[in-house]
Amino acid sequence: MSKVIKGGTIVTADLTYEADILVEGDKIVEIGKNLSGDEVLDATGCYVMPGGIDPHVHLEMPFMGTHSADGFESGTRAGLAGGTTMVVDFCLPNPGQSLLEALAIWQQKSGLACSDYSYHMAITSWNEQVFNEMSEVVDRGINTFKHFMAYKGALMVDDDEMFASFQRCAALGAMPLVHAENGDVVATMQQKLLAEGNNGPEAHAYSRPPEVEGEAANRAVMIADMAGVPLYIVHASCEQAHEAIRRARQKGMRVFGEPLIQHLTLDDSEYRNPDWDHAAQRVMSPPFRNKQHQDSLWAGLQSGSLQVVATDHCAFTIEQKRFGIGDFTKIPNGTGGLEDRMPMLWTYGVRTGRLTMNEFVAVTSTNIAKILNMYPRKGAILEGADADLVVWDPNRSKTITSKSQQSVIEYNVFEGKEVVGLPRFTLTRGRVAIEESTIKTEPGVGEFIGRDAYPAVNKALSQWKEITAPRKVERKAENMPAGV
Ligand SMILES: NC(=O)NCCC(=O)O
Ligand SMILES: [Zn+2]
Repeated sequence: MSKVIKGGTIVTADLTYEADILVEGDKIVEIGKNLSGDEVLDATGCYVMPGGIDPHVHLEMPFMGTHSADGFESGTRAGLAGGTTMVVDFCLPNPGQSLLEALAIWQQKSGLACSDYSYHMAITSWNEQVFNEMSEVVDRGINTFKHFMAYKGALMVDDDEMFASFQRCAALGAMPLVHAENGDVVATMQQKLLAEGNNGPEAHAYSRPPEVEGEAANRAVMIADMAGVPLYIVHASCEQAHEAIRRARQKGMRVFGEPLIQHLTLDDSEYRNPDWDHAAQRVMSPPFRNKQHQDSLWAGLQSGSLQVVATDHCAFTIEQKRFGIGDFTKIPNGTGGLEDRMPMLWTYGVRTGRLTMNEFVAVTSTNIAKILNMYPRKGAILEGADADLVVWDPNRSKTITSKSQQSVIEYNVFEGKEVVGLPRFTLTRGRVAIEESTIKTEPGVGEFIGRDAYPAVNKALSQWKEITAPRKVERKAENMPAGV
């Protein structure tokens, strides 16, 4: 049974044009005028865009003595409701655990996914087994490895471990990701603040100022450069991290930066809210920043020095957040955002003139599909691509509220925000998953998307590193100091 999406304006990262799209099974098979199919989806007055890809989510993540509350079913349903047709989660081995054992656990967890998904693999410790298993992980379609420079005593890896892992990534044609915050400084700041009686959620932000992030971002850039590997910095939240990325790129380094929709639209005043729950619900790392930092992130998206907008969706219930009453370091870090990423970015980006529609598509879908080496299967409107599509109605509006959200938690960090621009239809590999406010998703239809190693950027970088590698100068005896 075929479907035709009719009467809309196609918007890709490069082009805006009028055409219909014919979908057969799970693929786009034709793009053109006056197409017909068994079923017609009316896109009149809408923009038809590649489905969103969120490259940074934590579904059912074991973290800080608990698990994030949304699993693959509610998490991917939330994504689809907001126009996101694929998520990339983090497979997270316990320090010392086999990567392959952790992968088997994640494969189980993702069984009820409503949309396609992929994984990054986290490197939470370093030993010979991890070194060896990284190659098998790459063979199984995971070409990205995440490193936490924060969370000392839990997930954090040290510089020597990171350098070893980055070198291994270079050899395997994979790319390292980093959570860039100086974990040693954060841990000391946390203890100091607690000792001074600063135990509320606002102290979370004081313990992780922008300098702590900027230093770590610069350090990661240097280590990636030494290892000869591209680098992706997740949740870049401030000018200091952006500056590190911008400067590296100006020097020709292959460094990518990802701000979150939360950091673009919510600021640090949230932590000074007199309501403890309100402030604690917004505790995430890095924390929200002030307006100057937000302006820097928007400028990065506009100028191309930042490439991707993600969510780091890692949702905890009110009860879980209250683990930290009396000690902010015990508040589970993370917020939701999957359902709201695209409507919020459209409202605060496209509708304000900060982003063009084509830039919106680039930063929500196409850029990350290219960076993660799954373009044009994902992130494109082309014949042969997966029919992951969103029919975007620029006039549909709603007020965000937890009462009608797909996430299982009881609050929403964007509560009360009015968004204009929402999906009319969301298609995941040809299936209509969302029709206006009606959810038609089916748990379990999502598939794992494997991603090959050696994307073009890795090939180019390893070629350059080979040409510029240190080479011994063979000197004749007559050119050596006498008597040596
Ligand atoms: N970001 C956050 O606070 N929680 C999720 C884990 C991480 O990415 O740091
Ligand atoms: Zn992180």
